[in-house]
Amino acid sequence: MFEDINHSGDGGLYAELLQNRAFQGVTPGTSAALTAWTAVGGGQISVIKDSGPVSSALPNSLQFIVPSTATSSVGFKNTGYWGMKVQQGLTYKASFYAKLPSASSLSGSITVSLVGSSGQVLASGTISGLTTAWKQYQLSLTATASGANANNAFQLTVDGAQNRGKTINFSMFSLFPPTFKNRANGMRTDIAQPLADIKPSFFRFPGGNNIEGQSIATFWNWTNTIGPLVNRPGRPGDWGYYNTDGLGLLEYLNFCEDTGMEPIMAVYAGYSLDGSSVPQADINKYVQHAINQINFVIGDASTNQYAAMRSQYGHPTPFKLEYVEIGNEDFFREDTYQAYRWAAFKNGIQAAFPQLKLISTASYGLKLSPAPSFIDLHVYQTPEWFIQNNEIYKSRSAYPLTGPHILEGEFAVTATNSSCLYGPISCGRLDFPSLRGSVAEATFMAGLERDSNLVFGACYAPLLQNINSAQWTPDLVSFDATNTILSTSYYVQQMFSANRGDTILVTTASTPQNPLFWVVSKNSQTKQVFVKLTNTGTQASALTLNFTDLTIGSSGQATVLTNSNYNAKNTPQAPRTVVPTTSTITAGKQFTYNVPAQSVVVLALTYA
Ligand SMILES: O=S(=O)(O)O[C@H]1C[C@H](O)[C@@H](O)[C@@H]1CO
Repeated sequence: MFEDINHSGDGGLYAELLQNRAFQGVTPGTSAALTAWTAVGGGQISVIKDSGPVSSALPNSLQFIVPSTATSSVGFKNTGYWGMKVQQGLTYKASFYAKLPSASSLSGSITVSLVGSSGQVLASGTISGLTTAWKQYQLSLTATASGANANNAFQLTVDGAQNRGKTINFSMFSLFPPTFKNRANGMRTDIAQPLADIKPSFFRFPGGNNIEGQSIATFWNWTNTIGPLVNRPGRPGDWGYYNTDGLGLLEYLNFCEDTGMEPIMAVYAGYSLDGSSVPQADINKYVQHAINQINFVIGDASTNQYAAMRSQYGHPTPFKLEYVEIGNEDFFREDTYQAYRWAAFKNGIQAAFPQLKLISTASYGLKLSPAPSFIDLHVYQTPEWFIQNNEIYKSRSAYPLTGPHILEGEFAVTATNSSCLYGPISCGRLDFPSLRGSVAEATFMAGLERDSNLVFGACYAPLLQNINSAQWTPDLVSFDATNTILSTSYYVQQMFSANRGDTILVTTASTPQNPLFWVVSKNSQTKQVFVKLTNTGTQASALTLNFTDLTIGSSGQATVLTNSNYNAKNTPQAPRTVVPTTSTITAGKQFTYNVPAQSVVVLALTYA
C-alpha cells in the first residue's frame, strides 16, 4: 500500500534528488520559499512570482543576482532531501529552465556541479546560450568521486567578476540518479529493489488519506499528475508537505509493470479530510473524472482521449487493472457514502467498465445499495490483538462468502498499549517494527491465508518513511539519503509473499494452537508445499508434521526470523539486528520440526 506519507514519494521512492525543485506551493519572498536552496559565494537568490513564468503550472521562479562587487564564482546550491547520495561512476541527469529577464547576455557559461560537504567537486559540466526566453538546459554529470557522506549538493555558479549585477531567472530544476529499470522520471533503486524483492502481487495507491485532500479543492486530481513536469502544479499533500506530483499516475503504473504488481487504484469519492462531502448535485462530475482516470489506465487509445494521453506519454497498450477502490476510509462519512456517493461511483463506473471489481471503503455490514462485492478493511492494533484475532474472518455467519470479499488494505502493529494505538512513542507507539509485533502480524496473516476464500488481498501500511520527516511510525521500510533499513515486518511480508501457494491445505492439529500458529499451502505449478509457522511464545516448541495425502521430498528449506530479544528492532543505528536465516532441513511424509521461540518460520518443501 503506497501513499506519499513520511516523504515516501517526494524525498523517497521518487528518485528526484532536489527538494523544492520548482518552488511549488511556496510564498515568494519568504525564507521558507528557499527551502533546500542556499547562496554560494555571495550570490543573491530569492523566489519571485514571475511576471513571465515558465508555465502557468509553475508561477514562481528563482531569481539569481550577481552582486555588483563580485570578484569570484558566485551562485547557489540545493542540498536535496536532508542530503543526497553521490556515487563515483554514476551519471546524474540534471536539467533546469533559465532565462535572462531583461535584455542582457551572460559572459561565459554556467558551471553545473555536484559538490561534496567540504566543497570538493564530484562532477561538473557547463551550459551556455541563455536568452531572454525560457529554455530547458540538460546535461549529464558523471561523478568522478563519491561524496564522503550524504551532505552533497547540486550547484550552479557563474564568473562573478564578469557578470556583476546580472540577473538570471530559473525554474523546474531536476537531478536524477540512475533509476530502477532506467525509467525516466523513475524510482530510487535502493528502495524500489527491496519492494520488488517482496514479490508483491498488487500495489494499492495513491492513498490512504493522500487521495482525499484536506479539502475538496485539493483532492488528488490525477490530471495534474501526468504529462511534462513543467506542467504539473503539485498540490498540498495530506501529510503536512507539498507534493510535487512528479510521481504521478503514469509513474505509479509503470512501477507496477516494472515489478509485476497489479494496481489496486483508488479514485477520489467526494469525501475530504476536513469532513466535507461533494454535494449530491455535483457528484456526477467526479464520477466522470474517475471514469476518465480509469480510461487513462485501460481505455482504447484510438477512441478515448484519456487513453490517447497514455499512448502519447509512452504506453499505447492498456495496463492491467482489475480492482478500483471507491475512496479511502469513507467510514468517516458513511452518511453521504450510503446516501449517494457509493451508488454514484459504483453504478457509474460499473456501467462503463462491467469487468472491474469495485471496492467499498465503508464499514463492513453498512447497508449499501448496490451491495458491495469487495471491501477494504483496516486495522492498527497491538501484538495481542493480532494474535487473538487471527481467526477473525473464519466465521461464515459473521463473514458469509456471499458477502463482500475482503482486502485487508492497511494493517500493522502500531503500539504495545491498546489505549494508545496512535499516540506518541512515550505511551507505547512503535518507532520501528519490533520482532514481537512482526510475529503477531505473521500470526494474523496466517489466518488471512487460511481464509483466503474470503480475503483476496492484504498489505501492511504505511510502506515507507524518510527518517528525517516521518508523520507516522512504524513503517515497513525506513531510509535516509544514503541508507535503507528493512524492518522485521518487511521480512515477514517478504517471507509470506515470496512463498505463495495457490491452494490451502487443511490441517488437523495434534497440538493446541496457541502459542503455535500456522497455515499450509501448496503451489501446484512449482510442486511446493509451504508451511508458514509462528511461535508467539518464549519457548521453542517441537511440531510433528504428517502429510497423509502428499509425498513430500526428504529435504526442505527453513527460513527463520527470530531473536532472543522479543522486542528487537532493525533501526538506523542497527539495521540488521534481525534478519532471516535459511537452512536445509530433513523433511518427508512425517517429520518433526523444532519451532524456535518468538519466531516466524517458512518451511519450503517439495511434493511429488
Ligand atoms: O490518520 S489515519 O486516518 O489513521 O491515517 C491512516 C489511515 C489512512 O487510510 C492512511 O492514510 C493512514 C496511515 O496509513
